[in-house]
Amino acid sequence: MLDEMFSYGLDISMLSDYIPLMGNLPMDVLLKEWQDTVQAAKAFHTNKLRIFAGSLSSQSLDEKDWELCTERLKFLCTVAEREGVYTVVETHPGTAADGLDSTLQLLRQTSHPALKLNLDFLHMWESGADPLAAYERLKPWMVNIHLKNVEARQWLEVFSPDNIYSPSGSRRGIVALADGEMDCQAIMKRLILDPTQAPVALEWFGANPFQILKSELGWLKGLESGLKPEKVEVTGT
Ligand SMILES: O=C(O)c1ccc(O)c(O)c1
Repeated sequence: MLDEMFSYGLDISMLSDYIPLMGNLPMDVLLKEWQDTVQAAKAFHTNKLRIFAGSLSSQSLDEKDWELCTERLKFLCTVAEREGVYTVVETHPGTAADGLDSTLQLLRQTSHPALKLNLDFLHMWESGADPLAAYERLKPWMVNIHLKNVEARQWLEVFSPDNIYSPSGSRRGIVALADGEMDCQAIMKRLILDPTQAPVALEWFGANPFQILKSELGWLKGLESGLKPEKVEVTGT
């Protein structure tokens, strides 16, 4: 299957995992799970393995929790790095990386060269941070970007994992990039003009994904041609 996919010029830029970083799992069990996932990333020919930084908001962590979280993260980074794989933390509510300051604290306190960041602009905006200011500060760690939008702040809960993965979960509030409350146009304009190599992934949890992918690509190409008529080509990663 992978060979067929690669033959179409498609590749997998990042693998997502949900390792219970701050759970009660004994370290040897955590290590085995992580080693298996690192091998899965290699099997999919990607050097990026995305995780969440625990399941507690940064506000609820005391000094000891931060120490535990960053020490464990450092350990995972070291194990994955030996196999040439980056450990990529995603900005997400209800985790240690739930805002700009907390994400910077996590990155700096962990202080591992193989620790990288998946910047989810909507969740950063959700935290109250200015997405473009956050982008400038977090750029040195950023290896992947998630882009999605919401009709209005009141619907942000639609993206909570409990809802989004429930077969009967609501989809109220999920809209195309250009139609939401966060200014995706300003974000995309900055990304198009910036020489970042980080892939931008459209994170679509709603209906009709193929149709949406096509219309979103059309919107992105329109933005690009307005900014850099002859230079850039948008690809669908
Ligand atoms: O990767 C995920 O599982 C996931 C789920 C919900 C989100 O809002 C999100 O940003 C990522």
